[in-house]
Amino acid sequence: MNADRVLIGHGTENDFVVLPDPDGAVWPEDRLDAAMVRRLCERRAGLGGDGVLRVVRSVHVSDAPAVLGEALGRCEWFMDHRNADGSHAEMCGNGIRLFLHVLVTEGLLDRAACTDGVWIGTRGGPRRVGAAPDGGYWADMGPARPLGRGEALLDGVAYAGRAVSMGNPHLACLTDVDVDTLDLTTAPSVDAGLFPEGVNVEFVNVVEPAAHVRLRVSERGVGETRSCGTGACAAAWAALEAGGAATGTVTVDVPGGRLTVAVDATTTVLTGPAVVVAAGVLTPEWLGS
Ligand SMILES: N[C@@H](CCC[C@H](N)C(=O)O)C(=O)O
Repeated sequence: MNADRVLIGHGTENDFVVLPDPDGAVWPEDRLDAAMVRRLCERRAGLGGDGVLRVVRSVHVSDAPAVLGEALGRCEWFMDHRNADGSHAEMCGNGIRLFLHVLVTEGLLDRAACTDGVWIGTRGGPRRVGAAPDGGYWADMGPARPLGRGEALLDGVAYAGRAVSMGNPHLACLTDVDVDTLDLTTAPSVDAGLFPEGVNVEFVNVVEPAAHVRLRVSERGVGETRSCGTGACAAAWAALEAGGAATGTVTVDVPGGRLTVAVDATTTVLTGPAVVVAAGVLTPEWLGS
């Protein structure tokens, strides 16, 4: 494999620079530092992306034993995710589907062997991800963990929200204001005391109670993105709660497409597409500049 091979891919237009690094030899942590992540994600002078996914075996990730604990042994692969600003995130719902798709397209896993799911390590813990019959992927994201109530302030308007952890923090704000009218070029303000590590904020319109929502999202470490898988899970959970239901299946429309979120008494399953757009190599010219 060419050492500096890269892929571009997306899940419902949440796009990523993907770095195949199975043996941890190409992108050691001092090479893939925050500045390199920002350069790769830069949309004009770099490749462009909402984040970076390094596809690496867990044994080559220094913090994998700490974040996976006894699950380390069943997670051969680790989704080393970075936001476009270089920060680490615990979890990424669109990214983890793309991660499995890349393992398949790179010949590292057989899709037919993935229908029952494969354990993937993440900084939010182990997650089971599998190939769906429609060509997409499902990810068992674990249960939504309510963190209380919060508020997002955008353009002088306060939006009440449900704070929810999907491994990473979210504030899902159900609103009657048409989300298409919102200006998300600036991140909404939130209560830093409630979210000491920052937060992803979803603005959510209910299309059909407890069954169908649409959302826009301002992501921690990125800004507005075309989709957020964990945000879709948080929004679905909040919409079910608002509809008086603890379980159900919610269709979530995002600017970049459609996701499905099934919530039961124990967990949350996210289903949607993943696409590899292109593959190539970083040039010595760019790497050396
Ligand atoms: N887009 C992702 C979430 C990526 C991480 C997020 N920005 C954070 O910092 O928590 C998704 O699909 O879940």
